[in-house]
Amino acid sequence: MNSELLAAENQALKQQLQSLLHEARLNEDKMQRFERLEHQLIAAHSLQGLVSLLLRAYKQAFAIDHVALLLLDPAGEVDRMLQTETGSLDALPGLRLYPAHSGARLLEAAYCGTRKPRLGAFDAGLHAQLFAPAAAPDIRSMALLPLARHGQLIGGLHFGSVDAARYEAGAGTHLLERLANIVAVCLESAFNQERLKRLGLTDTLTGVHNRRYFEHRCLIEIAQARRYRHPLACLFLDVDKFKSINDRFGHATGDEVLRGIGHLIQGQLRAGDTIARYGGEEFVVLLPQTSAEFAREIAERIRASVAQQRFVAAAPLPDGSGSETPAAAATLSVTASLGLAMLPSDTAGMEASAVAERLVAAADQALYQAKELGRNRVVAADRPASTS
Ligand SMILES: Nc1nc2c(ncn2[C@@H]2O[C@H](COP(=O)(O)OP(=O)(O)OP(=O)(O)O)[C@@H](O)[C@H]2O)c(=O)[nH]1
Repeated sequence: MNSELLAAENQALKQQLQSLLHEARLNEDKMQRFERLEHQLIAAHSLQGLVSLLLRAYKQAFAIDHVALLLLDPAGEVDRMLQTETGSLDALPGLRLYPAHSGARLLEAAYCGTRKPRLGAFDAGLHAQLFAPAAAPDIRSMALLPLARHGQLIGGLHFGSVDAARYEAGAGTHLLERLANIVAVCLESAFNQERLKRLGLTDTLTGVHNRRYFEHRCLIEIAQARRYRHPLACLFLDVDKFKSINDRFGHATGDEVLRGIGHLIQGQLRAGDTIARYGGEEFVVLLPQTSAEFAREIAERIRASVAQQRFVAAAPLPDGSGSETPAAAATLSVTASLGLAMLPSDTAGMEASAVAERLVAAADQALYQAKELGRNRVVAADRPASTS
C-alpha cells in the first residue's frame, strides 16, 4: 500500500471517528436534555403544569413538530380537575380527553394491543384521530407512546413529524419507553394530588367548593377581571330563618336543605362561575364577565328556584294522632336572601386580597339589607364595592 493510499485511509478513519464522536456528543446532549425534562416532569406541581410541560417543553426541547396527549377520562374527572385549575381546556391545545370507552378502543387499535412505543409512517386513515385535526395533514411519521398504569391504559402521548425518516419503524425505542413510564407515573401521581386537593377544597356536606377554595379563586378572578377589564359580580346567599327549619324538622333535614340549595344554585351557573359554601347556611357565588344587570337576573333566578323548591323532611313528623300508620313524609319550602356586589373599577395599586375583602364585605352588607327589608329578596350594593 503506498503512502497516498494510507493517508487517504487515515483521513477516512479520522472522519469516521469524528462523526462517531459527534454522534456520541449529540446523544449525550440528547440524554442531558431528556434527563432535564424528566426532572421537570417529576417536579411539576400540578396536573395542569404537568400537561403543559408535556405539550410544550418536549415539543421545544426535541423540536417535535406535533405533540398530542390523549387521556381516558370515563367519569369526566380529569376534565373537572383541569377546568378548576385553568378555567378552560382551550389553554392546553394538544390535549384531548376521551370521556367514553370509544377512547380506549381507539388507542388499543392504534397500539395493536401492545404497551410498547410504536414508531413508523403516519397513515391519515388510521392515525388522524391521534393528533389535533389541524396537525394531521402535515404528519409523515409518528411515535405513539401508550401510557399505562398496572397494565391499564390511561392514555397516550403521540409525537408527529413532518419528516418521514424521523420516526422509522424498527428504530430503538428504549428512551421513549422510559419516557412513557415516567409520564404515566407522573400523571397518576398528579391525579392523586388533585383528588387530595379537591378533598381539601370541597365542602363535604354539599359537595360544592368550600370557603378556602373561594378565597383562592376570588384572587384569581379579581386578577383576571382587572387585567382584561371585565366586570366581576359576587353574590352572597343566606337561607332565611334556617334555625327554625332545624328546630322544626331536625338537623338532618336542615342538612338536606343545604345540599338542595347548593344544587339549585349550581343549576343556574355557567361553567366558569364559582360557587362555594361560605359557612353555616351561607353560600357565595362569583360570576366573572357578568354585568350588574345580568348578575341581578341570575340572583333573582336563584332566589326564585329556592322559593319554588319543595324539600322533603328527612323523617316523617309525628302526626300526634297516635295512629299506627306512618305519617306521610312532610315537605317544606324555604326562602333565601341574596346580596350582590360588583368589583369596583378603580382598584389600581390595591392588593388583590384587599380588593377581595371589599368585594365580599359589600356583598355581605347588601345581604344584610335584604334581611332587614323582609328576606326572600335580592339587594344590590348601590354602587360597586367602595375602595375607600
Ligand atoms: N342543619 C344544619 N344547620 C346548620 C349548619 N350550619 C349552621 N347551621 C344552623 O344554621 C342556623 C343559622 O341561624 P341564624 O344565623 O340564627 O339565622 P337564621 O335562622 O337563618 O335567620 P336569618 O338568617 O336571620 O334569616 C343555626 O341554627 C345553625 O345551627 C349545618 O351544616 N347543618
